[in-house]
Amino acid sequence: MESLSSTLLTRLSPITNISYTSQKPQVSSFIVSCPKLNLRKSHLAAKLGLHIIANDTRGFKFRNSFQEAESYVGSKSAIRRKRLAVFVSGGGSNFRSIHEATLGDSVHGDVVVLVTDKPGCGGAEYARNNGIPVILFPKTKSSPDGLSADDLVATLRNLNVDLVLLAGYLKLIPSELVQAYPRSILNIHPSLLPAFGGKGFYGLKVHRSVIASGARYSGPTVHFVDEHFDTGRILAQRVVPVLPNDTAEQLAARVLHEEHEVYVEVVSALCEERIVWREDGVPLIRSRENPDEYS
Ligand SMILES: Nc1nc2c(c(=O)[nH]1)N[C@@H](CN(C=O)c1ccc(C(=O)N[C@@H](CCC(=O)O)C(=O)O)cc1)CN2
Ligand SMILES: NCC(=O)N[C@@H]1O[C@H](COP(=O)([O-])[O-])[C@@H](O)[C@H]1O
Repeated sequence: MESLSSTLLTRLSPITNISYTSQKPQVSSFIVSCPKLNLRKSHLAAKLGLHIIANDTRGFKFRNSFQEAESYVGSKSAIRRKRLAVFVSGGGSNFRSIHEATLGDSVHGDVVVLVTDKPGCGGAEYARNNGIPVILFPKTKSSPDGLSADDLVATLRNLNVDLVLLAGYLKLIPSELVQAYPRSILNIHPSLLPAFGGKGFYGLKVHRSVIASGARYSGPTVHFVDEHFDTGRILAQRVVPVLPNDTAEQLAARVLHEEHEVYVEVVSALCEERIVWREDGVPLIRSRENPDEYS
């Protein structure tokens, strides 16, 4: 505890002074500078047993366990690896790039299950070839072996899934799942939301609409998932040009290249618990290299 607090004080001084109001070796918290954010300092400080002596205008971030706090200031090794469920309906190139990142060092998590509505799709085949269990969802007349929403939630819980990643999954995620995994389900969409999103906007249909609109820029959006198609909070975007003679396939390939990079970056941040929720509900990503920077 002592080494942690001295590390933190060294890091923070002279921005903010903190002191512990009681000796609680199992609970620790700390303050970091957080430019332009307006988080509820007093509420969180009280909850965590922290007393803020001198308030800084720049806000703060906290962790609610000693282990997590240590990992924040030091290495990510103290953060538990996250257990990921990936949902796909198609070729699964985003799934593949995320899976490969988990096998390397760039994502602090493991894909423990693949969920699909199309058991013959490329993503499901890749999962089977890599020893990842495949679950069919939803249950329909044509897929009677599929799980119901309640059974899906129970199965993901039994597998201790922490995070759900939609990667080209084309069915609506039911409210049972959205509510069971608050702030823990991500989707990647191939346009700059809120433009060209919603029901009917998927795959090449999105790119055709972008080209027909005359938009000069497009790019993928990673967003949290709520009960509706493509309306959840935006977490990250990348921009690519729409060229004068683009076909939908050419634009799709340019956007997909960015998807593979941005989705891995975002999943990496989520697994390392580097998402901060601004007071107005907008999620931000804290930079690993410079914890004072957010995007
Ligand atoms: N609750 C949510 N579920 C899903 C979301 C979401 O944001 N919230 N995102 C989608 C993915 N998506 C775009 O990102 C998307 C996928 C599919 C459709 C669509 O119109 N689908 C057709 C069926 C297509 C098919 O089965 O071949 C339809 O529902 O009629 C729109 C947006 C994943 N789920
Ligand atoms: N609205 C959802 C949607 O259109 N998703 C898109 O489907 C493709 C899946 O490719 P992948 O199977 O190769 O990852 C991706 O471009 C993804 O953004």
